[in-house]
Amino acid sequence: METDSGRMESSVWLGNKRHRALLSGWRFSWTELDKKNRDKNTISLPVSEVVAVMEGQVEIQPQKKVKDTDRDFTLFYVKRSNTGSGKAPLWSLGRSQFCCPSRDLRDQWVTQLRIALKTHCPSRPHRLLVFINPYGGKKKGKQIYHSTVAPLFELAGISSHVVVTERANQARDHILKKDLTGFDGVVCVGGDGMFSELLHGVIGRTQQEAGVSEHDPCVMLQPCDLHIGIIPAGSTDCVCFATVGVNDPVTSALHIIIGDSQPLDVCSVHHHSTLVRYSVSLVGYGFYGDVLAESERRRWMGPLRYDYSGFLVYLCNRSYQGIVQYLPADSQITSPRDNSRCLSGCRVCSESTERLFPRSESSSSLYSRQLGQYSIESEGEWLSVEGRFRCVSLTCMSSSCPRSPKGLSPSAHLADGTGDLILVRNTNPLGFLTYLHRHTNTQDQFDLPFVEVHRVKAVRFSFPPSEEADDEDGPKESRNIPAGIPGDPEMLSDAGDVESGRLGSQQCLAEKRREQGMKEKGRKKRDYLCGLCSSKRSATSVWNCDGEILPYSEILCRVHGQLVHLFARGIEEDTVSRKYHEGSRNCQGRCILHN
Ligand SMILES: CCCCCCCCCCCCC/C=C/[C@@H](O)[C@H](COP(=O)(O)O)NC(=O)CCCCCCCCCCCCCCC
Ligand SMILES: Nc1ncnc2c1ncn2[C@@H]1O[C@H](COP(=O)(O)OP(=O)(O)O)[C@@H](O)[C@H]1O
Ligand SMILES: [Ca+2]
Repeated sequence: METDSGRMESSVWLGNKRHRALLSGWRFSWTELDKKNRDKNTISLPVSEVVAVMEGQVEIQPQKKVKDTDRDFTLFYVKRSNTGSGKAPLWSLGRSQFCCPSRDLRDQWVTQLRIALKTHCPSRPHRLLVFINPYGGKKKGKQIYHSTVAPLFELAGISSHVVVTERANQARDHILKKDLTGFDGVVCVGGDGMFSELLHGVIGRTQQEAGVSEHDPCVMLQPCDLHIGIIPAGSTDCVCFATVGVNDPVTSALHIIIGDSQPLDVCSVHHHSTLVRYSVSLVGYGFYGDVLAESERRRWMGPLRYDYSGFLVYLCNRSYQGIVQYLPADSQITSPRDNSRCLSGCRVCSESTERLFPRSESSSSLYSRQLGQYSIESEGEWLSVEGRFRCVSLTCMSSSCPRSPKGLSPSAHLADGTGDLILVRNTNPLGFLTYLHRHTNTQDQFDLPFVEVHRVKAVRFSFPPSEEADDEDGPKESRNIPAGIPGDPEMLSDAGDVESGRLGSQQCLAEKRREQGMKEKGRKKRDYLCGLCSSKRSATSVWNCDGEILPYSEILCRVHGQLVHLFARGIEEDTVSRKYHEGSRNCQGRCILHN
């Protein structure tokens, strides 16, 4: 046995096999002795991924059992498992039971490992405020928390105050108004809507305390210290999926426990000088707005409501007139079409931190920005695009979700201070279907003639001053009547009046009746589809802001770099299977974690 500050080494037993255990700085490893190829039998993990060190033989699954033996200690840690090609690994709770030659040595191991945890993991949460939405997703929030997450928090020594919500916005209001002293973070068990409540609470509270007005689109918002954790139990789970790579409650609970920290860009949406909402994933007009409006009254369907509504809205075949102005980000740094991916430890995001929060910036210059001397107008030249759009989407991150594993903008970054603006101009139904379908495969959804994408810092949306000249559209109220169901000749032929003056009177009458019959049928189908869509016969769509319908159409969006922090670390590459074959020297302890 050997110990000095931060280093300890001794022989231990795992089952009936003798091992050499070594704690050296921020790594803990154990190697099976009496084996020829020792490298291949070393398990090594960073102390930061140790969940707990317990005296005795401890099990927590299927239920907690403690056998208080003198010479044993049990180590719980993060264990990765491969989920298939290209996907981020799932995390689960690894468990190894060590038997030491003496009680004294066992006590020393437990003490040294706990000291290492304190030294190397200073930002782990001790106390959390947890909000459960009992009605989110498949309504399993309470069950997921109590059976899966709470035992892990307890094992890690985290105490939590749990609030099961009884109404929408309860979590947001709690964070805005109640005493949060002693909490190291807030956690939601639910979907993107629940996350959005926490986001609004945390940002609002931070600005209140800093005396910053959220309504001013030019203000530098105060970055938020209180971390947000997401236990996925919703319908889309986009924020969780895009920041962790999987939507799995255990993986997310472990990220929270080890105190991971992922900065996140946030977009503020304003109408004139009023803050409307914040968004991290989708601010979308046209298709995504219509899908949301349509899906709201089908909440009873659960997560499937989006697919069903998506199908109906697709059939409605709508496009909308608008002017989109945007402030481009520096195209020298990155581009939405550079084929890069924002992964854990992303260099672009780390380098952005310095750009977003320059150390030289004194508090007085921040103050002058708050006084309004800072202007988005002075950040560069605004560009403008006008036309009819199937959809206009702005996303601060990739917005990947189980429905679309690469997301709305696969190369977007979580924390680079920019968003991606995607403009899908009006096109035929097949073209739009191709665009949508490419969200689900490896083909580039931006490589289509009617799609453009820009990396931006701000976006403005408005309507053209006069739309009279737009003949194709007809009067405002009757616009956006669906042109037809693709492949349905009746609907497609119904678009214009048939010229019948050239026909004989008999023929003409029969033809007219047939026409009228067809028109009637077409109208019925059309009315049925229009009736299904809530923004019935409207010339305008609505904005979908992370799953909430905005009450305004003309908006200004501004991206605030790294405004909040999540208990996450970005998407990890699936290195498990690859590194397994490279042996343990390169594997950093992640490849051969077996109990
Ligand atoms: C043909 C297949 C098309 C698949 C297209 C997938 C595009 C997916 C992009 C997803 C962006 C997600 C952005 C996140 C939004 C969430 O904040 C937000 C709230 O989530 P919550 O209820 O969990 O709280 N979610 C949403 O607003 C839902 C938007 C989802 C739209 C999905 C639309 C599915 C469309 C299916 C179209 C089918 C057309 C078929 C025609 C034959
Ligand atoms: N107790 C509750 N009753 C009704 N609505 C709630 C409650 N708690 C939260 N909500 C609201 O429900 C909406 C949807 O919740 P979310 O957890 O995102 O599920 P989903 O992903 O299925 O939409 C959120 O906008 C949230 O504000
Ligand atoms: Ca971004």
